[in-house]
Amino acid sequence: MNDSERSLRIENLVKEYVPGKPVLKGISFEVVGRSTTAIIGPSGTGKSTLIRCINRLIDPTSGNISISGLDITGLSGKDLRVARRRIGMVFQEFNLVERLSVMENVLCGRLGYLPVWRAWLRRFPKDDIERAFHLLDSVGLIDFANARADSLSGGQRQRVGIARALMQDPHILLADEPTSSLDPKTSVEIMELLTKVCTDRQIPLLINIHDVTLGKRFADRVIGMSKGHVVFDGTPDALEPRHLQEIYGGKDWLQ
Ligand SMILES: Nc1ncnc2c1ncn2[C@@H]1O[C@H](COP(=O)(O)OP(=O)(O)OP(=O)(O)O)[C@@H](O)[C@H]1O
Repeated sequence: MNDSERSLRIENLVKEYVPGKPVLKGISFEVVGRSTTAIIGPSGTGKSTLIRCINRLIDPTSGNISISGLDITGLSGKDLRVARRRIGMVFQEFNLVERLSVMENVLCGRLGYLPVWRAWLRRFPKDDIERAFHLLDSVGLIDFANARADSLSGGQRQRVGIARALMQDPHILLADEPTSSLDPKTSVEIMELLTKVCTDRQIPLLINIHDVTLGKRFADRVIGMSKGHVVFDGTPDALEPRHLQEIYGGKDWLQ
């Protein structure tokens, strides 16, 4: 691996919410540079738990997570706050501040870089404001900079969510079901945008997705999880019905 490349490395990750009952049972994989990885698997198999361990919303029970060579597993306090800048996050329900403008929501992506008093007053440096305008342009929302977030459609909200994540200048982008709240056409547009912005910036993109067809269309790698294990890891073309049967169980639904 090239040292300057942006990457995520997960080694033997285990998460137990209840002691002795692991939800993640030793997950290992690495994503590097310009790549889009779709994570698929049935409900309850631990996909969101995996994403939440990576961005350290929850603490892993054991194993290691490194972002561009920095092991973030044991970090806390200021070190964790700084490390979190490396991890961009896009949510199913967008997680915007509804009463704030589009511009203010995008600038929120920069909060992790500001001293506490500036963050509290939301006093952003000029460079950040220029950068936010640039990002709004690149996600097609420049004309909506002053609109309130709650006046936007779902697709537009997700574009704001993507711009906000990019404001962090992340080393990786995580997306947890980013299209589940969107219609099929908007879902495709959002997947196109996500893959484009990450490819342009050479950021690995990791997407939890229930829509296997959509995942296969945009990802260059698919990781299939079942019962807390990785049971498939390969290209979309290599994902055959027998793999889907192993991941999701049963077979009648495949007809
Ligand atoms: N905070 C929690 N405390 C206890 N158990 C939890 C917690 N969060 C999730 N779980 C359990 O962990 C397992 C995996 O949940 P998770 O949400 O990671 O699955 P998922 O694959 O993302 O599902 P979905 O596709 O439906 O979002 C489930 O059995 C769930 O009930």
